Formats: sequence, C-alpha cells, structure tokens
Amino acid sequence: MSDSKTATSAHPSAPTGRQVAVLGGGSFGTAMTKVLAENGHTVRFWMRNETQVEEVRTQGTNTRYMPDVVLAGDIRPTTDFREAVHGAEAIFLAIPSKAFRDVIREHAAEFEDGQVVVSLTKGIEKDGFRLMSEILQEEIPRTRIGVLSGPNLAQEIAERDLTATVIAAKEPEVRNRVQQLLGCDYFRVYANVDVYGVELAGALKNIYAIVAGMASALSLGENARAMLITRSLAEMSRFAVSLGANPMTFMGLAGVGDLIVTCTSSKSRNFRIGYAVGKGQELEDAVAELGQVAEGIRTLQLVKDKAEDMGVPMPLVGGLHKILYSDASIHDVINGLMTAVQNSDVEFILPRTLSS
Ligand SMILES: NC(=O)C1=CN([C@@H]2O[C@H](COP(=O)(O)OP(=O)(O)OC[C@H]3O[C@@H](n4cnc5c(N)ncnc54)[C@H](OP(=O)(O)O)[C@@H]3O)[C@@H](O)[C@H]2O)C=CC1
Ligand SMILES: O=C(CO)COP(=O)(O)O
Repeated sequence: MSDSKTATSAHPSAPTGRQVAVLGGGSFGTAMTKVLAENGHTVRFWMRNETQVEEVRTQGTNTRYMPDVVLAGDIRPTTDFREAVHGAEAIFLAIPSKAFRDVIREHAAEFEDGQVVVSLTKGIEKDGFRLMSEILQEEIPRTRIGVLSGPNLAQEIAERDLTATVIAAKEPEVRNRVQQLLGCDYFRVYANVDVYGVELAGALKNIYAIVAGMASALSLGENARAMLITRSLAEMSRFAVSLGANPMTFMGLAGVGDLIVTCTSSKSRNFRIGYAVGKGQELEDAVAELGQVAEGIRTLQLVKDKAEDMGVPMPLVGGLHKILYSDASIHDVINGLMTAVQNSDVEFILPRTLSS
C-alpha cells in the first residue's frame, strides 16, 4: 500500500437492512466484503479457518491476506456455511477454481431456491473444462446465477481506488440486483449478458499476465509490452470465439480491461509469478513464496490441451507452456514467436495465414 493512502474503512453507509454473503476469506473475498459492508449491507463472511474468523470478528482485520486493511460495518464472519447463506439475497463466491465444485457440492442443500449466486472466481475446472457458472448450474440449478469479472485488483478495491467491474447474467433482475448491492462512488458495475465470454476472459487473461511478468523481468521494452497485450487479446478471443463466446465481450472491461491491468501491474499475482520465473526463480518456489492463488498456472495447462484438441492456434500459450514445463529457454521461445509466419493483425477482418 502506498504511504499516501489508507485502507481503513470509510464510515459505512446507513444500514440498508439487506443481507448478503461472501464465501471465501482470501484477498478478493475480503475486498468484496469491504465494499458490501461499506454500502450498508449486512455481510455474512464465510471462511473455513476459525482463527481467521476470530480475527475478523474481534480486530476487523484479515492479516493473512490483506495486512493493511481494516474492515468496518456489519460484517459477520463465520465458519458455519448454513448460517452464512441462510436468507441472503445474494451470495458472492471467491473460492479458487480448484476447490470450487467441492465446496458447492458439499453445501448444495444449504442454498435456497431462487437465491442469487455470483461467482467471482477466475479459473477453469480440470475435468470437462467447466467454468464456475457451469458448475453452479450443475450443482445448484435452483439458484439464479451470475458472474462478476473485470480489472479488479483486490488491494486497490480495498483502498477504494476507482474501479469498474462487469456483472454478467442472463436474467436482468440478477444484473440489476448486483449493480445495486455493489455500486458506489468508487466501484462501478457494468452489465453484460454474455456470461460465458465474461467468465472465460477472466480466466484466460491470467495466462497472459504470467507472460507479461516474464517480459517485464527481461526488460523487453514498451513496444514489446503493447505487442504482447494486443496479441494476447487476439489469441484469447480466437480461443473464446471457437467455444461460443461473443468476440465483442473482449472489447469490454472483462476482456481488454482485465488484460491490461493484470499484464501491467505487479499487484497481479500471476504477473508476479511470471516476473519471478523471468528472473530465474523455479516455478514451484515462486508459487510457494506467493502464498496466494495464481489461477493462470492451472489454466495454462487446461487451455493448452483444449486448444490442441480443437486445433486453435495459441502460440503464446504454447510458448509459455514450453518455458514452464519443458525447460525451453525463454529467449528461444521469443525468437520462435518473432520469426513465425507473418500474419493477420485482426483476423475478424483479414483471415489468418495458416502456419504449421
Ligand atoms: N485477488 C484478486 O485481486 C482477485 C481475485 N479473483 C479471483 O478470486 C478467486 C479467489 O482469489 P483470492 O481471494 O484472491 O485468493 P487467495 O489466495 O487470496 O485466497 C483463497 C481463499 O480461498 C480459500 N479456500 C481455498 N480452498 C478452500 C476450500 N476448499 N474451502 C474453503 N475455502 C477455501 C482460502 O482459505 P484458506 O486461507 O483457509 O486456505 C482463502 O481464503 C480466484 O479465482 C481469483 O482469480 C478475482 C478478481 C480479483
Ligand atoms: O483478476 C485479477 C485482477 O482483475 C487479479 O489478478 P491476480 O489473480 O493475478 O492477482
């Protein structure tokens, strides 16, 4: 946190009498709890660790994940899942993708019919390449599902830095409710109906943040950074469109917006992993040192396999995979990318030249 800022909570707004739940006590769950509580809502904050619950209850802090942040407002931390979700008009899920289905499945019976359930998670499930909204649809189809994604570094939200996000849901009532609950003078919520595209964009950009962190470690330059971000956008939209997403979603906050922030900020955990590897650290050591989730590592493996199955060219994904898992030299991979067949800029206008 910069010296000029404080992450201490502002005076919460007057109580609204509205009850919501946040599930997952990490960085993002904490940041979203803070926004919701400052907006005057009662927030049941579910996490699995008793000590952490006690700390939030007694100190208003969650030092393991957000050491400089003080929470205020009507926040009710708990390890009791039923107590958290019972009667909540909206439930926000910030559980890493690896554990997402297990948590939902274990507690499926505790969700109520028609409850609004919003995934904040930016990842993909290994088996079957399912996104989190698809898991929700499979496990708790009685609920009304949405996805929140966008350029949303948790630390900045907790510091009340101006931020925008996207709520994607098929039902207008879900979109409107989330806009009302979360929107405030530093957090603006835009709406989209392309749930799959918004969610896939959030997961895919983590891969390119790792690449961008590496490029930064190697001081490749500003032109290189612009090339990388733009070609990442081309690659992720090519992949997403082949799976049925709307390419226009990638022009919005959940697409290019999130890609920019995570590819340019050392506050991004995925960027930091790429930076550490670019400086010569082993991937496993970098992950252990981070101590938080960097979804891009898992997503990289899944997307590489899926793209190969579908025959979708993804040279950046392929190159990063070779560096992380086949001991390829970063410089050889960069050279291979730079000398590949010259190609189309915007393939929705001029089709790509087919390479090998
Ligand atoms: N941080 C950010 O800036 C943003 C994150 N996201 C997304 O939000 C999701 C969560 O990320 P974030 O909060 O940052 O991650 P963190 O690594 O900061 O925290 C992960 C949290 O999930 C909890 N958790 C892990 N496994 C389980 C489980 N089986 N049951 C219950 N709780 C579990 C952890 O609990 P414990 O401490 O007990 O292990 C911890 O509270 C990710 O998909 C991420 O991509 C989205 C936007 C921004
Ligand atoms: O998704 C994020 C910002 O929008 C957070 O990115 P990291 O998970 O890389 O920190």
